[in-house]
Amino acid sequence: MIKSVPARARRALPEARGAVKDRRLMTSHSFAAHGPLRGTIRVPGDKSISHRALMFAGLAVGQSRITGLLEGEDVLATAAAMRQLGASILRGADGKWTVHGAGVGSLLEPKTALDMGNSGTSARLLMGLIASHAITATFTGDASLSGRPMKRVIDPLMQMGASIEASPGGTLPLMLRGAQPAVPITYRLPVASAQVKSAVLLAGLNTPGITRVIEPVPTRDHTERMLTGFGARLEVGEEGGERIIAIHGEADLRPMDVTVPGDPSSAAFFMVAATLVPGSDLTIRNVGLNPTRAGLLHVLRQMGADITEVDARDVGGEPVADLKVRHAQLAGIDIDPAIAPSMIDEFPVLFVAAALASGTTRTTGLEELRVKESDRLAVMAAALKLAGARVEEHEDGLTIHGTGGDPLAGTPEGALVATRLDHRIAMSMAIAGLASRDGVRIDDTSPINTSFPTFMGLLAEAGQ
Ligand SMILES: O=C(O)C1=C[C@@H](OP(=O)(O)O)[C@@H](O)[C@H](O)C1
Ligand SMILES: C=C(OP(=O)(O)O)C(=O)O
Repeated sequence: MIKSVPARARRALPEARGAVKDRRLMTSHSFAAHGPLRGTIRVPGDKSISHRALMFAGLAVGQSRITGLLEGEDVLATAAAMRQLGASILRGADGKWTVHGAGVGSLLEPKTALDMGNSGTSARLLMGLIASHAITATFTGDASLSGRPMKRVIDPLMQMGASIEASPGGTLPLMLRGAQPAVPITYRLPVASAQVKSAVLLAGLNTPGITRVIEPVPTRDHTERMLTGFGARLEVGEEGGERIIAIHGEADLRPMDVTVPGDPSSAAFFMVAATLVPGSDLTIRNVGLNPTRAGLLHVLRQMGADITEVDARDVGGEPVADLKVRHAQLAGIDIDPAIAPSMIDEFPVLFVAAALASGTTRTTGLEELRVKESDRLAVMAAALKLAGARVEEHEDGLTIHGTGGDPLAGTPEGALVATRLDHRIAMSMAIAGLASRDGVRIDDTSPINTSFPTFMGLLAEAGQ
């Protein structure tokens, strides 16, 4: 895997390896049943769109403004990296962000390692961006990210000409030297991954000719939508049931103002909480409902949830609505694996919903969950069992026998749910706590800040 890596950059690597530390305060917290969730809340901006807004604005020459940016740790890691690459990024006192981009082809070589923290999206998309620039960058991350597979982006980026030296197993820390000019490729995605798709398309931005990605299974399409808005030439077609996305290289991006819709992956926790807790009637404002992200809404409705869309509208080129969620008794179902990419981050909280449903819920085709911030099949199976749920773990999914609406019972006194540096595990098990007899104690709430810093406040607000 090693191609000629400059000596200066090679020297940086062992040092970077030593820097993989987790400095968070670990704060345990107990979540217990409280009253119904009522009133109106607003979830923060979409994480996927926020990352892309900073990256694309950071490549556009001129001033872009971003409203509603998610100020979670993952997105802040992207902001810091884009600054290291030459973009000017400022947050105004009004909470709006102003970006002056460096220009496609003009990224600067970062002077220190790019610390991606816990964020797979930052790491994989930025690797793509840098792969077609004549600069070298070292990527580091926390213990969770340093265990996640990067070969899925290393392979296509090396085909395009980048040199990449990764840690054993194809993980971070890694060092990437971009190629300028890079070579355009046609790449069929071996896994359904918007991050891999986006990494190749972003590398294609500064590559002469046309770079194509073939997507057998559609994944979130924010990159395609937003790059078009920023002025890139991008064509999306279909052949034999596969999506083909073609990007014309050596693009000039023009600045634009972006309004980020609310994150459906964050709304998911409140959709499930209000469904599970009797007496709830909660409105979640401004939820992004891009069809490539709305799988959980369909699945919950199939299970019997009472969720209505109010005031459907368009925000920044994305469909958005307010969701009115009332308590309902759910029934277990077999979930079609074809819907998985459109709710890939929502499975942990769906498992909680299934644990309270009547009957059995079966999920399959979810191998990708094993390589997220944690192994979400194993970690959720263990966590739910600890909370008193009946769960069987399989290679590619979980089978969950629900309580029929009775609170989860059985958490041994003092038992701590291990969240494994995974924000979605922490928040899902917080929701399980609301539907439990004795409460659920999780070992660490700090990972929640990666994607949903206002989670605890909103939970308290909705429960009053
Ligand atoms: O492109 C993105 O913004 C994301 C894609 C998904 O990852 P994969 O591409 O690995 O499925 C998702 O899990 C992640 O939270 C965000
Ligand atoms: C998988 C996730 O994010 P990332 O891959 O960006 O770390 C997530 O937010 O659930």
